Amino acid sequence: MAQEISVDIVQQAAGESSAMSIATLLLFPLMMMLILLPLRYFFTRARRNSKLPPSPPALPLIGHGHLIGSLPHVSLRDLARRHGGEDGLMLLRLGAVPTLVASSMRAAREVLGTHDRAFASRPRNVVSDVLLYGPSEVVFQPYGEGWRQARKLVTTHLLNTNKVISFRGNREEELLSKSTNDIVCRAVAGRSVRIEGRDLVFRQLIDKTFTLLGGLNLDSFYPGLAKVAGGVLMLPARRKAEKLRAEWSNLLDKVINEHADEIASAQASHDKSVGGDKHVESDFIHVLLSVQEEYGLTRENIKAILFEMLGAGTNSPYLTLEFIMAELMLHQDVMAKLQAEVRKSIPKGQKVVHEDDLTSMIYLKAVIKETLRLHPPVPLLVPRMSHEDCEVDGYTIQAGTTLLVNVWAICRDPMYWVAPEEFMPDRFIYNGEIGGVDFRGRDFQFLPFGSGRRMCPAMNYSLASIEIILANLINHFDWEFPSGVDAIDMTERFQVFTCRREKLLLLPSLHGITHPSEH
Ligand code: HEM
Repeated sequence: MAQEISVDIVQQAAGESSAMSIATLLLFPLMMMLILLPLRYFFTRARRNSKLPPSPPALPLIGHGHLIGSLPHVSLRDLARRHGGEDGLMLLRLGAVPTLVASSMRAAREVLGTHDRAFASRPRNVVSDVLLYGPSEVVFQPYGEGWRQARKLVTTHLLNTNKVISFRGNREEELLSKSTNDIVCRAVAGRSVRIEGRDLVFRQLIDKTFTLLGGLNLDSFYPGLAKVAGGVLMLPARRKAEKLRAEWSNLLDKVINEHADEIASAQASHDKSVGGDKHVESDFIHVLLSVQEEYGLTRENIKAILFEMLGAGTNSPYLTLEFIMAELMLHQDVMAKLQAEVRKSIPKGQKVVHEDDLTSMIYLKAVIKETLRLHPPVPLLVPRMSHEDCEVDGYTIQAGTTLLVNVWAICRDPMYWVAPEEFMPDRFIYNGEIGGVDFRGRDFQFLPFGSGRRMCPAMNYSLASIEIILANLINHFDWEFPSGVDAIDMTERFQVFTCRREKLLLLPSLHGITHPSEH
């Protein structure tokens, strides 16, 4: 990581004009001061205040950055075991940024329960500021009125329970095409996402966005240095983000304009249903346009929110489904039990599993729960930031500290789980019902959706999508490895989300139809 950070700085600097190199040279002493001052502050404070959480030994300038490998949740779990306190808290310095790591149920309860308000902000960086116009959406916005309004908007108009039910038609219709991407796109932007191959363009833009957001940027580690000379060192990252934002903007403008035209022509023909809840084709963009005045939304605010719903919305459910299928292939006994449950739960002759059929699929829910325990797609949650000083479990945590909660480590901790590395969906079944530890934010040993004020607002929405897609994949098809493949590599890759390093390739055959080679 140390190497990667320095390479990144060098690459960014090298990408700039020679004028920038001279500026960099002239500003070098100032930069050093900016780096050293926070360090001095950090160390004097540490000496003065014996109540800081424990830390491993640090290096000058990079702090503990060199101790974090390509899978940060794994490195942080190992570091916490060796250097963290018994309470599960550890303080690191990543570059110049103090970072509190919570790796136990008790620590998670402290920071996300007791001190949820103090840690309700998010650290900022140039890339997300540029891409998300401010930021002016939900995930990256600092704690405050702007965030509150944006969150209210998406929870009231896209992700609440009634909406989850009303988008059910979309889910059932889309589920046998390209699944999660289409389900979210369809709920957000209606059928217009399909025109002119836009769904593919959306998918490519989402991939590019996560590559950029997941990159190592100078300002995430040296915020002071990144501000020097008007942020000249951040210019390359800023330009990349602006280019990508222009691509998004181009596409989103077209889609928004089409929706605005639909509303205008519906109004002209006195069809009040477009943009209202009753119209079958009403989607989130119609709704956003109809509440634009009420929430004081600019065109940029609308684009930032759409961008986020399409980006955040497609990745986690899709990654979860991929991990579920991988675990099922590795555990054929679980696959067989799930197939039996799904196939017996739908009326004879019915081809597609409908949402009503899901109620009795207890084992299906347990399989999803167990996969989220072993493979939480956001293993360290989205980083939080304290916006005021606070006392956590007797330690003093200063305002501006980044918080990482290692839910991946907590979900595999033998203190809270029997045989934690085993894939055992039955651990969540009690007397034939789904039960036990839950992931709704109150059981701090199981937080794939986070907890507290900044908890994922799309939990019900995501579960509804995952359940219906999984049930249909299992009902319709029998699954096999492609010829020559007899194992699955479960190695992970981290890039904002945890995903599988290797794409999962499986062969589906229609259930009930014998393969020609078997005749
Ligand atoms: C399996 C699916 C998903 C998982 C596991 C997941 C997980 C998470 C996690 C861990 C957080 C951070 C919580 C925290 O800081 O405490 C989060 C935040 C968020 N998620 Fe999800 N998510 C999923 C699906 C979705 C979908 C489908 C959407 C949108 C359509 C979405 C929208 C958001 C938003 C807007 C936030 C930011 C909330 C805030 O900062 O106030 N998520 N999610």
